[in-house]
Amino acid sequence: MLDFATALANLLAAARRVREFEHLDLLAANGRVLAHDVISPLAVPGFDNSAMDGYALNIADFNSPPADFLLSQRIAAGEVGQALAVGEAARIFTGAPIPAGANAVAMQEVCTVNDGRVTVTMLLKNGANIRRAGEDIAAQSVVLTAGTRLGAAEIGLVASIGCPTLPVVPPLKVALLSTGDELVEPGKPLAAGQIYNSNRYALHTLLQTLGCAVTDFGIVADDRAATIELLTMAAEQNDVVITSGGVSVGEEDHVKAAVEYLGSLDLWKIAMKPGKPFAHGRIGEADFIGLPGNPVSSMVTFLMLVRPFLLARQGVTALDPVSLPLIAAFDWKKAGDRREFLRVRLNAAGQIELFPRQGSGVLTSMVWGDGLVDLAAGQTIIAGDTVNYLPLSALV
Ligand SMILES: Nc1nc2c(c(=O)[nH]1)N[C@H]1C(S)=C(S)[C@@H](COP(=O)(O)OP(=O)(O)OC[C@H]3O[C@@H](n4cnc5c(N)ncnc54)[C@H](O)[C@@H]3O)O[C@H]1N2
Ligand code: MOO
Repeated sequence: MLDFATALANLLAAARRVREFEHLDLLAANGRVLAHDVISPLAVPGFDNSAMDGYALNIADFNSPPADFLLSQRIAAGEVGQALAVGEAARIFTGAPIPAGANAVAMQEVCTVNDGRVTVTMLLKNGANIRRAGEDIAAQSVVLTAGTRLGAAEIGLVASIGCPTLPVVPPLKVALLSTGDELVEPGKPLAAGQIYNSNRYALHTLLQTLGCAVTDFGIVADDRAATIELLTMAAEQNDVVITSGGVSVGEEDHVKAAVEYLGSLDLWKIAMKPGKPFAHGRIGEADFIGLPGNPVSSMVTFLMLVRPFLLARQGVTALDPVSLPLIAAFDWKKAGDRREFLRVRLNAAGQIELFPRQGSGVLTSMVWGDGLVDLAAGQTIIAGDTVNYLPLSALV
């Protein structure tokens, strides 16, 4: 068994980066990975402007408040005013350009207006309530680097520099196969000994969340010829083939043998819990990833290994999960011989609680939990100890 850190490092080293890119409209780019750096052609803000509704003036015109100014003009956002003469102030609104000659804005709450004149009751510093040109973005600066995952903030930022499209990595084509003769699709009746295929739905949803183009091959029979046939087809048409189940040691586990027959396996069995029977290899040009059949194992191995692998293939560099040192509100006395990922959640006191049933078939633990505790092999916990908490919300 390979230790988890080595397995992850090997997997990431084997992640061949996609070189193609396509240009997408901003609104179609959510969830995609940026293919090239984005350089701003302009400064943002493009001009000094008012941060407040109020009065633009020159602080050289008053020694001590209250000070009185002639109201010479009105400048709304989108308009350009005239230069101020000595002793003049301009009515100005948030976002409007600061007129020449002004060096501060008095917010209207500290001003009174009477008869075409404004009285300012507060002393102002040079630059007060002025947003400077370029204070958000300098012209010609890199605003986003290649490999960034695009979300609302990134897309809004690119709109703010006037770019209508972005160069993004095309979605990875991922084939998903569920193995197991016991599996039945939801909506159909169960016979004795059968179970519903839950991995297909959990894994498909995770792949969608990562922006992959998923082709779902459904359930593969526990049969060597059928497994070889479907794996061949899936590998020809996709960048990555992911299976669940059938990679362990039983006679009914045909996936491993089929992959070794069609291509090669470079990784099998990892010292992690849940998820020991994890496999990686190649079938032709496609990556093969074999996930364990137990539902929690397949989800946890996906989050901890497949997610960074798929992101690395798209050129993403920020791959480490968020890990927060937090206080455990539980004991964990059985030191394991594998790195372990416990299903836990944060309580109102900001401490970590353990889901009582940690079996790799107990999918309710993933719903109850909002995170995983990352436990080293051999580690035990006594309530009050600091543990590494990985929020699930940061693993999508
Ligand atoms: N002698 C040994 N037996 C097992 C070992 C071992 O080391 N030696 N490892 C155990 C561990 S740990 C796991 S995890 C499983 C993994 O085996 P496979 O990945 O080959 O998965 P299966 O045997 O096909 O299934 C395991 C379990 O999960 C259920 N399953 C499978 N697919 C689905 C699905 N799509 N949706 C819901 N549930 C699914 C399946 O019915 C089994 O209960 O092997 C252990 N055995
Ligand atoms: O290693 Mo298995 O995935 O725990 O049930």
